[in-house]
Amino acid sequence: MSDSPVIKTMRVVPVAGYDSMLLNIGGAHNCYFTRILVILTDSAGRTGVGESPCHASTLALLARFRPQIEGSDLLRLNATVATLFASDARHQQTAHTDDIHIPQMNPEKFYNATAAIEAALLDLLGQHLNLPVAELLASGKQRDRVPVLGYLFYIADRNLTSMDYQAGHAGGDAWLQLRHEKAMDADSVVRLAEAAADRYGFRDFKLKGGVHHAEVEVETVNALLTRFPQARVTVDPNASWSLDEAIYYGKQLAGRIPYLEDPCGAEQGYSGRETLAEFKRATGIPVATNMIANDWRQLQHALQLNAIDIPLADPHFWTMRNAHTVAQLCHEWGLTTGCHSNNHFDVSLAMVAHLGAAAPGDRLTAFDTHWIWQDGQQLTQHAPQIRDGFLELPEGPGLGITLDMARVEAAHELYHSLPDKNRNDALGMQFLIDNWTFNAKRPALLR
Ligand SMILES: O=C([O-])C(=O)C[C@H](O)[C@@H](O)C(=O)[O-]
Ligand SMILES: [Mg+2]
Repeated sequence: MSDSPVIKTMRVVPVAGYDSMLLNIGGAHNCYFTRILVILTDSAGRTGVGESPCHASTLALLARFRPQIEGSDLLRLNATVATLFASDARHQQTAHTDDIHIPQMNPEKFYNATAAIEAALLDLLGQHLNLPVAELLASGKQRDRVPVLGYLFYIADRNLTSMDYQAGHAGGDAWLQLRHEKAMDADSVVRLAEAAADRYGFRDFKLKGGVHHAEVEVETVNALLTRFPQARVTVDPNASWSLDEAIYYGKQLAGRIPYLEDPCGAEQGYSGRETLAEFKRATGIPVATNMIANDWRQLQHALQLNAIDIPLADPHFWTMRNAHTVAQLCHEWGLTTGCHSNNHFDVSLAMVAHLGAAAPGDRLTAFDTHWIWQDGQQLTQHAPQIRDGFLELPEGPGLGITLDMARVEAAHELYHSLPDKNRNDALGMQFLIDNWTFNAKRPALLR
């Protein structure tokens, strides 16, 4: 294709940043989190970027995909991404052979790798066409800002560990201080919410549950609702509640929360999709999930069972274009569009902004973002902003961001200095509870 820019180089840069001691069913967030940047350059001299969660297997996959990307025509983006998917399908068929040269293809890591490449290609294509990425997704740009929620966590006392958790800066913005301090009960989570609302204008909050007994987490939701009577507040226990518990506590919250996220999961021979369907029938509470509808086949089963209302299609799990297709299905089929998040840098924030900006219809629940915990650690020259409870679409073509290479190289150095590069929330947790290990059916503190 003679008039298409050609992808010249693909650089894969693992990066690290700092995090607070945030609790979830998996344990405590490490003092560091890691991500991957995929940085593409093209023959027109432009740079495109995408971000994904970091894992050694994802890095291995990206190294394997590099020859398929370098030398490809930018305008053949569809074919290039389809080739990556085809390599996945081929592997599925040959996985049973003894061909030890094909590394095991983990579907989640495959999507993470493909998502980062696709985002970087879209960034380049948008720059080439002088259009924002939101205009390249099938519905085109629908809005300039996307509602986002204040993602609240219980925070453990970092002083109980010998890990490198950062301290906040006293005397400045309350959020930048409190996000590093212990917050283990309803009152302190309400204070966190107040500080987040002051800084970002949130009207929606989600409490990360799966930490205390369900009763304590419901108490925290109630405290948030009392303090913010106009706000939409929910809790995500990551399926740690039994179906009976979910129904019991769900009935206490019914009518006051917009939805519950993964209140229960697989148990006693029933799948998570089945227990969520029963939960919905028993309580009438809409269900959001990022646990049981993360690919087309899972989504199909979840919808056939009428188990969910809000598939939280994370562009890092689906790719941006597939997540947008999920948003289209939500629009056409009477579901609600939402988006899951993990810790991330501001490249991911821009990806989420463009996805939300292109989601059709007005049944959109406030998108998740962990960015408020990372705010101040941007890798771009101007990070997208959250104001008045909305994530603003960055201006300019492509993703509308420009990497700050000095910051990227520093984050890359930090990554290389880390002893543990893959996510492992058990490490911090073992400072709180000796020999703590993960149990998918028990909140983290109940051992
Ligand atoms: O909505 C969710 O389930 C998440 O955000 C999963 C994450 O792993 C969350 O639990 C976290 O980052 O601690
Ligand atoms: Mg969740």
